[in-house]
Amino acid sequence: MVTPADLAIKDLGPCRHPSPVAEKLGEKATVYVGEADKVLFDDRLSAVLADASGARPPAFELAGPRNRVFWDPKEVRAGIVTCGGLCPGVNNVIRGLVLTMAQSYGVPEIFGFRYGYEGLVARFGHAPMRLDPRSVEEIHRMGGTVLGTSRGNQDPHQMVDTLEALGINVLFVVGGDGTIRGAMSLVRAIEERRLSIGVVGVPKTIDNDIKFIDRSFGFESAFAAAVDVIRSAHVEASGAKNGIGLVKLMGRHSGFIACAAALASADVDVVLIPEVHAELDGPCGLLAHLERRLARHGNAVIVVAEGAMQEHCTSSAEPMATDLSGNLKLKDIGLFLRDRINAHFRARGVEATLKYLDPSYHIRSVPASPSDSVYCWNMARNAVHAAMAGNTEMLIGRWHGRFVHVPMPMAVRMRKQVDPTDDLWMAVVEATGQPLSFC
Ligand SMILES: Nc1ncnc2c1ncn2[C@@H]1O[C@H](COP(=O)(O)OP(=O)(O)O)[C@@H](O)[C@H]1O
Ligand SMILES: O=P(O)(O)OC[C@H]1O[C@](O)(COP(=O)(O)O)[C@@H](O)[C@@H]1O
Repeated sequence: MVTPADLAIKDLGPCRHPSPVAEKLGEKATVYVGEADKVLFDDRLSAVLADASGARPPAFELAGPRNRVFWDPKEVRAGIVTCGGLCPGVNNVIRGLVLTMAQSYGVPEIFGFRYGYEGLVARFGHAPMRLDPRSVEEIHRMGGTVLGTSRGNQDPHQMVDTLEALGINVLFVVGGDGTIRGAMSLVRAIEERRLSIGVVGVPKTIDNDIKFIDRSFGFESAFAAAVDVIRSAHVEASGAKNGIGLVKLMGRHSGFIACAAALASADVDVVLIPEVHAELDGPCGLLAHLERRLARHGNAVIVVAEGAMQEHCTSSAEPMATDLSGNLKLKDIGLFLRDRINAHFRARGVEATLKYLDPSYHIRSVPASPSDSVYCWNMARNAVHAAMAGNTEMLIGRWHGRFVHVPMPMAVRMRKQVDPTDDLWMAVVEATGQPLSFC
């Protein structure tokens, strides 16, 4: 349950210095900063948190530069760490953080911690990288993260030891819900030692599944790459008698990539996502639907999100393995479907040709698209403005088109998923001609 304390944006203290950004922007800054100091009250937010009894009226502070900053930029030693799975645009975010800190505020020292939270634990021996405008100049042209990343929980006290030893007072964490939870435990350890270290997040999720982020950075670049693969699946399916193209895309718990890629390609006949239950057998099941589709059109393209239909390939007796971060290791739904579909048509004496494409790592390793690049820049610069103003335990969100400050506990309170009764799923159903569900 969210308490009023959870919703409060923690301040490390009163602002102490005039902001160099506000000074530079002069007249315009007065208007812009004035707006940024407003608090966004939003009925839609109240609706999302309707069950959080006892919470004060939910509010998001708008992101942006502040008239006065908490930190004297000359005294800031900043750190950046990137954690969890890769995502297009992480390098753009690193570059944006470094450039805004160095050029807009004149922060002299910026460290990049290597390989996720491991880089904050001395025993791993990953020396931090020095970052400056020159060293990050070209990195946005590459996919991945120049800092490296990792999974695996680390002891928050050992991480704070490193921050203290290096004199870091502002840490930026770029990562998903696991990373944000890790950052929250880091904040607890910082508080226990009564240190003044701000921790600000830039949310990263290729699955687009973090709440209070309309669209996560890299998501669009990733689904654009998926569209190319779907096109290949369509060509393969069209070139064979009873051709079936089966594409597996990322999406552990949320099927946003599968839905967006299917809609963008317009070549998809069936989309399977974790949020919508699907039966294989029976007159309303997937296999019967496929048979009807082949009889009418001679080919079909199926896009399946990796977390879909897990109940079909997982036995309840078998314990699920987890990765280093505690995420469940899913069964390969793509291979399972490939084998079941082939077996089905073989048993019926129908000649069908199925081609299976699994582009998962390909789509997340591409560089950010132009639109994601703009978005990453705005995420990064707003994160720096938030950090310089003395905020901590918050991340930059995007709520109904506005960049806002989201307290970390709120961001991890629930996962964003496709709502099967909402417009996105309706659009998919209309575009593919599939039923609302296969059951
Ligand atoms: N509850 C948690 N407490 C502390 N650290 C966590 C927690 N959950 C995840 N982490 C750490 O955060 C990092 C990234 O988490 P992970 O789940 O792998 O990716 P993501 O941030 O993309 O969700 C990993 O090092 C992981 O061990
Ligand atoms: O194989 P890895 O590196 O564990 O990562 C793969 C997984 O990470 C995810 O992309 C989720 O990561 P995000 O935190 O970026 O949403 C899953 O969809 C995918 O299965």
